[in-house]
Amino acid sequence: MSDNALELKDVRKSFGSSEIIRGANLSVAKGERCAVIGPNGAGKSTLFNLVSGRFGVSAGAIRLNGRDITGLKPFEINRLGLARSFQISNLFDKLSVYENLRCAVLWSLGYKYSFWQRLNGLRDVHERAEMVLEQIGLRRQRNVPAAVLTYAEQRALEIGITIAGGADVILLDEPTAGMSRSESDAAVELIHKVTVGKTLVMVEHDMSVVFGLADKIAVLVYGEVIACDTPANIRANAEVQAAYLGHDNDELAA
Ligand SMILES: Nc1ncnc2c1ncn2[C@@H]1O[C@H](COP(=O)(O)OP(=O)(O)OP(=O)(O)O)[C@@H](O)[C@H]1O
Repeated sequence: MSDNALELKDVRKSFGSSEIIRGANLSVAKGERCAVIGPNGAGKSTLFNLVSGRFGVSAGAIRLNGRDITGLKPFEINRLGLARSFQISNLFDKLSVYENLRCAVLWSLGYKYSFWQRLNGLRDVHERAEMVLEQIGLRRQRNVPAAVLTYAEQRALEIGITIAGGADVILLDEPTAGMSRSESDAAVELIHKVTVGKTLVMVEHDMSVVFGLADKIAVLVYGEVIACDTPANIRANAEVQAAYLGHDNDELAA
């Protein structure tokens, strides 16, 4: 059995004649928190779309917990234990916080539920939704429609929806985008808490979030992972510094 939760082997993705992911290799160990950083347009979101099955790879292989998931559909990958959040809100605005979580739990269980299991199953779904509600600190807003939450609360709910199905590999796409410093500090604390014992892979531009959360940082430049190392080694890496010149280098050097 592999000790890696996620492995990308020479993954490639072209859109028409443009090759966007150009032989990306990445290994994320079970229980590790890995941040994927890189200049705008480097292919970070595309990489997430490949891992979650939204896009098919043009070449290469992706393994989840040692199992080849290349070519599987998003819901099949989800049911093998990988859940992802999106940059764009995934909430049902008119449903309450609790109902959003309950839907996420139900969806993740999918076809596993037969008619005969249904009664017991619904109790499990309720308990799981309540547990996530507690974890994300929105118990007080339980019955409030998602649309009425503050922006930071909505992002917390999105994280709750992502973890609701109990996946052990979590992909978060820019979880603190658009937040104030204090909101993103709270989000870092929340993400840290809800990913204990899980594997986290996140795309993030805010370097204080990256350095506050990641055990390991992968640097994606023009569709290739040019470095993957501890935060301290990444900060000191001359190739990474050069790749960031003209981009976010001030933050990286901070
Ligand atoms: N479905 C698609 N069809 C064609 N080109 C695409 C598609 N998706 C992404 N691209 C192109 O792939 C390149 C990488 O985009 P991607 O969104 O993955 O980069 P990114 O590193 O996430 O950027 P950012 O940091 O700005 O979010 C861009 O040039 C984009 O236009």
